[in-house]
Amino acid sequence: MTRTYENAISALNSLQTNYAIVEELRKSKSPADQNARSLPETVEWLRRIGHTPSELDRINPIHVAGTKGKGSTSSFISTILSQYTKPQPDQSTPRLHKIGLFTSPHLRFARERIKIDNEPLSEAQFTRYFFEVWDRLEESAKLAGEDPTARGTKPQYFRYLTLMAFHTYLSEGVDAAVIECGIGGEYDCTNVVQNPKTSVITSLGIDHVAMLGDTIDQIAWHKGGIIKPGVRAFSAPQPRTAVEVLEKRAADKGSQLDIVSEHPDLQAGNSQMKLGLAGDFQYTNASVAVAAAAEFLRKTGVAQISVNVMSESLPAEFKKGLEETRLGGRCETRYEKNVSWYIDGGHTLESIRLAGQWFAGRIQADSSSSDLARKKTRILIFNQQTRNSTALATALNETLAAALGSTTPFTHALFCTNITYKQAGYRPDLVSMNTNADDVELLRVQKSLASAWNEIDPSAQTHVFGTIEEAVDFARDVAEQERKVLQKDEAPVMTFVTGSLHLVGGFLDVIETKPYTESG
Ligand SMILES: Nc1ncnc2c1ncn2[C@@H]1O[C@H](COP(=O)(O)OP(=O)(O)OP(=O)(O)O)[C@@H](O)[C@H]1O
Repeated sequence: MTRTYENAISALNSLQTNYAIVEELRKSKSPADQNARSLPETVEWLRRIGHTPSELDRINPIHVAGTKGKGSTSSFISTILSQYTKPQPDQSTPRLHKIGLFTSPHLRFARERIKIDNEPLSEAQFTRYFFEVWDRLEESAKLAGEDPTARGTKPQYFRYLTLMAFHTYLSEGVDAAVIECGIGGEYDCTNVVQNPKTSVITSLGIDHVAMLGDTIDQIAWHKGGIIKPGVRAFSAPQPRTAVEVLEKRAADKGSQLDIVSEHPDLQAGNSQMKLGLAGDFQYTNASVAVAAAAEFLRKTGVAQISVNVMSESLPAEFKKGLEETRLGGRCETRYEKNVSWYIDGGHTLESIRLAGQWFAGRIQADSSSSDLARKKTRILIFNQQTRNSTALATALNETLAAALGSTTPFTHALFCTNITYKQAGYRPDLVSMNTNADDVELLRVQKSLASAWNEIDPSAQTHVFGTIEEAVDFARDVAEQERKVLQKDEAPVMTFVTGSLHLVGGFLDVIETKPYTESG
């Protein structure tokens, strides 16, 4: 196989578990069996690529679990820490060298998952480390007398990327690595990390119930599994039962757990600071990030951060880091001639409500009271392929109705699959094999969403599309027509894109690859 980025992505995609296998596993094996095998298997994969769990101490991990806010909190921590990689006048202070940030899922490119100093690996770096891991696995299979190309001689997709991130960070001399869990914590393959500098639990909610259970205390138990003996842990505020479980998990390991309330400089709605990530909930994530980054810097001796950092004015580096943090697809706004796009990948009940509140706030901020009263053209682009999509769409409408006093916030509700393009299909980095192909082909989810939306808001026009590109084209056409009949200074048509990070990733790819051009 030629060593190109394209070939790395296609080899990586071959490690996705396809939908039929996922379904079979769900029926035949209990999650308990899979859970018990997860960490010993990961340690074995690590050995096969030439590393050991204790070697991971070198990258000084900060381990992050949670249901919501992992990616944002991790990005805040990483950007705060990167302030300490820059040369300082006082050379006596030890500085950090390189900051790793491992997150999932990606939006447009798989290489976004493995960042160094907040930049995705370049295609060349990704290709190099991808094939180094690949070759080591094949060598080791040969040594074990196995067929190196057989299925089972490579780990599945997420575990492969986790191993690759560890290998990359060790090879690159990363000395602070923020590692986000995939699912859960206790049995997540990232939990081969033995001695993190700190463990972080972001906001908990109900998600991944097949693996983690369907109550908040079961979920808290899994996430609390990243707390390590004697290592101080920080958690966002949680429901009482979840706090009890987390406190017990910490006590069992002899570790201190701090529940972090909002820092005085970071009070939602009342803060002088504009965070790099929009949405009131980001103040919660930012406060947890401050506590964790401070612990890391104290523990590694990189900087003398006050033990009272959570009640004192924030250090300048922290402020700068919080302001400079960037992460696409989370309450993000993009503008083009006729449309302003409001983009959020929320896909649980809690996060779709928060995303709805954010969008309602944007409507209120960007509209006059007469705009609010009359029915302005506003468009929703929505999909959620695997979870309870109707419940999410309903929660979104309820949230907007409560915030705006109108149950008809959109004139058009567009439901599309996560397939990127009409002709080219998925962008290769966005191929998904673990969705039901029949559902996608027959647009089952989208049709059912459209009929649910017809009940929720009979005044909206609903439309179903096979691809994201078609939904974007339609929204642009509606907006262009709208602008032709309105005065020039009329605000662009507000379009809200939400329900799934996969949808949002594909959407960003479409608007970047096919920027708006005025028709005829
Ligand atoms: N503290 C929070 N509370 C509730 N929802 C949040 C919070 N932080 C982020 N979200 C929502 O979750 C979405 C994903 O954010 P983020 O990537 O930070 O979380 P995550 O835990 O990494 O999510 P996932 O595992 O689903 O990728 C955001 O777009 C937002 O809608």
